[in-house]
Amino acid sequence: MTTSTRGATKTPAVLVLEDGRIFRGRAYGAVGETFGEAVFSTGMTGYQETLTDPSYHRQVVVMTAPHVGNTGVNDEDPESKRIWVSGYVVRDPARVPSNWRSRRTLDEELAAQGVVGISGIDTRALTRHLRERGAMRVGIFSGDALQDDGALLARVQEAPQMKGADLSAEVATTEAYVVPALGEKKFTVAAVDLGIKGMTPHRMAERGIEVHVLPATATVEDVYAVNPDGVFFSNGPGDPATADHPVSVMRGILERGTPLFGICFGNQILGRALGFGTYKLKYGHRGINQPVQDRTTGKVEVTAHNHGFAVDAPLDQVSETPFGRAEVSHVCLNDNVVEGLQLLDRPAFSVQYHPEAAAGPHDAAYLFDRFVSLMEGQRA
Ligand SMILES: NC(=O)CC[C@H](N)C(=O)O
Repeated sequence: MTTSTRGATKTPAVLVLEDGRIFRGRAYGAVGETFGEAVFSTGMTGYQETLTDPSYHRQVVVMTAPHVGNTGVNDEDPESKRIWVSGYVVRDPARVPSNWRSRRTLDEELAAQGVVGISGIDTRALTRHLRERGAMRVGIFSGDALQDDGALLARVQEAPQMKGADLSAEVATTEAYVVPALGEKKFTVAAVDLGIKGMTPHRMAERGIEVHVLPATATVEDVYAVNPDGVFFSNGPGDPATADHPVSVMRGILERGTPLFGICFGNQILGRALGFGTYKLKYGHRGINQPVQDRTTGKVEVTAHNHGFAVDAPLDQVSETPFGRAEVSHVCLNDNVVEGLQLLDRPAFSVQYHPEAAAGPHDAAYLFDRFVSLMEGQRA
């Protein structure tokens, strides 16, 4: 028996970081072994959305909130068809989950989906370690996978790095599909799926947009085959420096001047399409309480983030790009990281964070309205 409806098992587990730091706890979810990049999320709620966000593919997520699983698992909140995190780290799993929508416990769900986790470790110490040393590779081992620490460390050090990882094709749809507009259809959008979250097409559908979700391999011709009023590039896992195909597709769209909106990976791709570089942040931004300023209005919004890379663009000047003038439209108030880009001569913009707000505060929902305005402007 590897799971328990009463929270953690008694099965010993160990978490091994690539720099040799080790935490001992108990198995949570599946028993076995897993590898990934250790990152921390500061979200106090929304663990189902976090677990099922395809952008977390190949990452082991450490929850800074000490109690996880309190509301169990429901069938409404997942952002995709499966859990994508490669491992899960919690301090104190709920012993008695309780919510009217709950169908299962979180440890049952993790075990059913084969996701190896660990509980009962000092997640505050682990988070501080990652904040000081930076995100790094990690392994979690339990059951038959337990060996001596040196052997486990060697295996962690052989695991693939996140820098240089090209992962969109591993998570994106292989077949195009349509999310119909809710109510009267006003616009058609081609959405390039690099790891899209379910709430994103939903937020567009709510605004009368019929969304044609296209595989990551879509070409400029595939995009225009749906006769779009606008084009969207989604969030997604991996290193944006590897995303050469979407960057070239986006350039084709910018050349035609079709309204364009990007979220997260989509923002990094717009950055690259304009000629800016991208770089890996020391430990990234993950959680639902990140302050961002919209420099076009001066307003500050509290926002949902999940990114480990960022765009390297000058904050206080307008840049000349192959597609006209561009500027940094949004900035993170914690660390001045670029959180949004906008073109001044073409109808295109993007943000590094998550206006679809799943989970998270809805402060940034206006960005979907901005996209609608661009499409209206193009028609006028
Ligand atoms: N949520 C995302 O789209 C993440 C983008 C990219 N993989 C990063 O880590 O920065």
